[in-house]
Amino acid sequence: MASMGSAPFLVEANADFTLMMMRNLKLSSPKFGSVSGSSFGHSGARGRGRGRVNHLCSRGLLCLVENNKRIRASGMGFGMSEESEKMVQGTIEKSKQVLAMQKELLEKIAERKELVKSINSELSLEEGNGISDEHSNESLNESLLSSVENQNGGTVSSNYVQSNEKEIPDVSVLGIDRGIDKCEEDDKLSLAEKALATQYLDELLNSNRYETIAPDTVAPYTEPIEIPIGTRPTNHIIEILEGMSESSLVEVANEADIVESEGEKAPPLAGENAMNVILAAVECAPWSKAGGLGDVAGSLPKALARRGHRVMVVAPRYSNYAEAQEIGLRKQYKVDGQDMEVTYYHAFIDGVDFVFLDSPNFRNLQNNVYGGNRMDILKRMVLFCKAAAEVPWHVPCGGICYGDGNLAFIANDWHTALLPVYLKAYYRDNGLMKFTRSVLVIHNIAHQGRGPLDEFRYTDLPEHYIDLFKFYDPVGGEHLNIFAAGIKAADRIVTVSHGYAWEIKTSEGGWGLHGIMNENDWKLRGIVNGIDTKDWNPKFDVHLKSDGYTNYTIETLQHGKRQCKAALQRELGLPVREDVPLLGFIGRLDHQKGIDLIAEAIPWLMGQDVQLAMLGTGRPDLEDMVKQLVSQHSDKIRGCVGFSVKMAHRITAGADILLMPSRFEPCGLNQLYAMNYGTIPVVHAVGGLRDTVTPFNPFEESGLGWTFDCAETNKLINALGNCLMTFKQFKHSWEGLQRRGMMQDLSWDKAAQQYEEVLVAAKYQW
Ligand SMILES: Nc1ncnc2c1ncn2[C@@H]1O[C@H](COP(=O)(O)OP(=O)(O)O[C@H]2O[C@H](CO)[C@@H](O)[C@H](O)[C@H]2O)[C@@H](O)[C@H]1O
Repeated sequence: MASMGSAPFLVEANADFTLMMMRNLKLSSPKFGSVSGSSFGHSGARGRGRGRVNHLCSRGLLCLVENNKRIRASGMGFGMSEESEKMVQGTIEKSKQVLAMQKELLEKIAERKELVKSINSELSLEEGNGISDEHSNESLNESLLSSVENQNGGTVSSNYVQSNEKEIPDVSVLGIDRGIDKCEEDDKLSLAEKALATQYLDELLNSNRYETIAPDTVAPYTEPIEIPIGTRPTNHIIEILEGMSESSLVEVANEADIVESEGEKAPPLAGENAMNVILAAVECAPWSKAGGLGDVAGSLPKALARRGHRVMVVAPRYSNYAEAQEIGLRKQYKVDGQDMEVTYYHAFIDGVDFVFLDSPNFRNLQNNVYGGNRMDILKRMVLFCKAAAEVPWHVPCGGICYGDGNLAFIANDWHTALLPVYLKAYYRDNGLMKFTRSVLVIHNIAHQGRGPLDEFRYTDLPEHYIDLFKFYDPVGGEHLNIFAAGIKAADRIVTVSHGYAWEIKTSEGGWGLHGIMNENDWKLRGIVNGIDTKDWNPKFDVHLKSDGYTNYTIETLQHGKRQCKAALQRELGLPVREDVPLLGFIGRLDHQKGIDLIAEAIPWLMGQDVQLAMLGTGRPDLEDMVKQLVSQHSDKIRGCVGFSVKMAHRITAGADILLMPSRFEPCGLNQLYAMNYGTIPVVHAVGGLRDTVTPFNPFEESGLGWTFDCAETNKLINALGNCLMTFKQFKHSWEGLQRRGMMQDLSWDKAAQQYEEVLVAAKYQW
């Protein structure tokens, strides 16, 4: 470990001098204007360029001013010692190398852009000839699944391979005469076959969704510039080099976005607030997803990158991910006294570095991210957090590590709550990572990583840290609470709605941690989640391109939704009727989601002319309950017990109404997706549901859905009764509700700006 004494101070001053030299070289960036002049002040920087100059320095303005003082104080000024001159020369050489690399990178991107353009124009020519991309994908899709089907003696529902909507499959062929559709049938496939099919499908779908710029196809892997661990000055130089190339990096990010989302308005840039951000999560869609956390980890980082931050996601690698390339780096971390090796994979997608950590501990958990006993899970989380904390030192992204200055980690839920603790105990307490901050996001405070106190030894922390973890409550007695420790250690805390930020400070909503939340209220903020407006958009949705479904927009809503509804009814084997309200439920089968309230409302509901489609997996008793409901009311109810992203999208598009009677809901994403698809939510007004679903007001023709104020069956029935009446009798009001829902800006851009404010607040927190 390098000392933090006077030598580094000198080099730090040299780094600033290098910055000045670079300015003399009249660096210019087309995006941020030119940066010229030899002054240390701001006069040489114009317009947006000014923000970038500040950003070159790890702590922005503050640092620039501080370092000016230091240079004067150390007498460096314009006269340099021979040694200093050598160092500056060395730095300039390195910067030249980096610039050359960046140039090469940009050239390759330009080439790829040309390639994409020519492919697009070829495709549009082909479309003119009646051969669309969509169709070719579909037929590939079809033949792939047909082959899986054949290997299994036709056990896979034929409508999964159905692309011709005129061929309505026989219900018994679909296996839905029992009411339980193909999610269960899927289980009959062998694991290997499933993996093969999933891999092919993923590739197929991701080729539609992502412009992947894998590092080995863009720039050859280059040895990272050596960063002696813990030496701040070197990192400082790296930051300057990064700063020089940052405009190019932002351009790279924007290039990807341009290909992806033509016509979408870019959000304002972060300017001088631009930071290095690393989001660590144990789920990340589309590679791994058990619930909403996966969606957030897959999409919030892209929104931050669009604002000009350098953003990385670190997640475990549970299986082979086609997009990610191994980077040839291995590290070992101790878990329970054993050395565990971690291998690193990298992909650069939509302006974000995705770094996947591979270890035997993570493998084959693709569909069971939280699987195993408590000890298995704890050891996985310890390994993940230990390795994630050092990713900015070791993992070169585009050739250059993030470094630990101007850096903030975003940890998520209890699984990564050890990360803020490790940052403090391993590094900050030892004078390392002094400028690295952590933000902990609470997606669900009900899960806390509780265990007996003696499990503290697995965390590998100094003994006195046990106080952070030790927690007493009447339910658990004295125990180890990982979430509690993370909440105390993090520099800032975010939770996913304003309502939930309030609820977790109450004894009803804090699940025992309300006292700690109140004590840490000063650093808590509620930020409502956004949605990925490419994945969850009826205009682009890849799951609506076959089997009779169709993409639609607010302009084509009535026709498009009608078609999707008919396709869903057909797919599920329900009578195809436009006039019957089709209700949907999607979610983990858990006490939280209130599925039992729906079950209690079934006797009333079955007396109405309705259809109900349910999709969920979770507690075995609740899964059985769903199966039972389906078998009792097979003319009106269909259930899919399993996890199917495709089915989730199709229910969201095809249903008229989405039920979310959650007992508590930190934010909830399904109601946001529903509104974006013109599907009307009926929700318990709690947490994020209350924040996002304003109740329908028939007098003013305002509002977005129906809410009820207490998680009770009669309240649900009351709200749903009004909703059904409006659907049947007040078509104009119904269309108004749909249109208002679809017209909202539900994108991540607004939330990303608020996250940025939190990150900046953390940055200046000492
Ligand atoms: N069987 C199934 N098949 C396919 N897809 C399925 C599925 N069951 C659920 N999903 C999908 O998983 C996601 C669930 O999102 P929620 O916000 O409801 O999640 P969850 O309670 O897991 O997350 C927690 O974190 C999120 C993110 O912050 C908060 O919104 C939320 O309130 C909090 O409880 C949605 O994308 C949904 O479509």
